[in-house]
Amino acid sequence: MSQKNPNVLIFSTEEDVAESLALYVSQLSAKTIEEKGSFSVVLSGGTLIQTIRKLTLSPYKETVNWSKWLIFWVSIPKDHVYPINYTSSAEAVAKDYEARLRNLVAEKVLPLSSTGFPKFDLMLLGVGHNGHVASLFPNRPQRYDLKDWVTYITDSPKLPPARITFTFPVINSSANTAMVVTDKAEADAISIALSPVKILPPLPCAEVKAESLTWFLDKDAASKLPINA
Ligand SMILES: O=C1O[C@H](COP(=O)(O)O)[C@@H](O)[C@H](O)[C@H]1O
Repeated sequence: MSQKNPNVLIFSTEEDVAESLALYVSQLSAKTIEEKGSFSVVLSGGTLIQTIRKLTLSPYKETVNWSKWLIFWVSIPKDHVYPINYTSSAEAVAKDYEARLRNLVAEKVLPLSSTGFPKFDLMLLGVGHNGHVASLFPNRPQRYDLKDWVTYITDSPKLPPARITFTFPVINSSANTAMVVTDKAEADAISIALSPVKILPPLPCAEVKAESLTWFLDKDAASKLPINA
C-alpha cells in the first residue's frame, strides 16, 4: 500500500462536516460501483453515525445505489448485536464475525488485499478522546494484534466493557478511510495524531493508514492544531 500524506479538511460547523462527508461518500460509492460493481463500507460506532445522517436524505437517498452496498460494523457493543446470540462471549462473537468475513472473502464478495487481510472500499472511523479508534485503545493489547481480523475486549476503558473490533491490519488494508471528528473533547488527541512530532507509543488514531486517508474535522475538533493556534 502506498501511503500518502492524509488530506485534512476542517469545517466551521458539524453541519458542514456532515454535508461534505455525504458528498464524499456518495461520490466514492458511485466511482467504486462503476469500477467494481459493489461498495463495501465499514462503520464504527459513536457520533459518526449521526454525522453520516445526510446520506439518508435527498438527494443521496434517491441517487446512491444502495443495492450495491455491503455494510460492516467495526465496533459493536455486545448488547447491540441483536442478530447474534448475545449470551455468548465477546470472544465467540469476534470469532463468528471473523468466520463470516473469511466466508465473504472465499466467496469473492470481499477482495483480499496484498497484505493478506480483507480490503474494504471505505472505512468510516471516529476517534475517542483518549485517541482510540474502533475498539483499539491505548494501554490495551488489542491494538498490537497483527494476526486476527476481528478481536475482542472485555475490559474496555469506555463502556460497554465487552466489544468486538477489527484489528489494525484490517483497518489499514482499506482502500479509503475517513476519520470523522466533530467534538472539542477529541482536540488533544487530534493535535497529537496530526503533529509531525511523534510520541511513543503512538495514539491508536495516529496508526490509521490507507491508500487514501481523509480527516473530516469541525473547528472544535481541530482547535488544537497548530494552524488554529
Ligand atoms: O468507543 C468508541 O468511541 C469512538 C468515539 O465515539 P464518539 O461517540 O466520541 O464519537 C468511536 O469512534 C468508536 O467507534 C467506538 O468504539
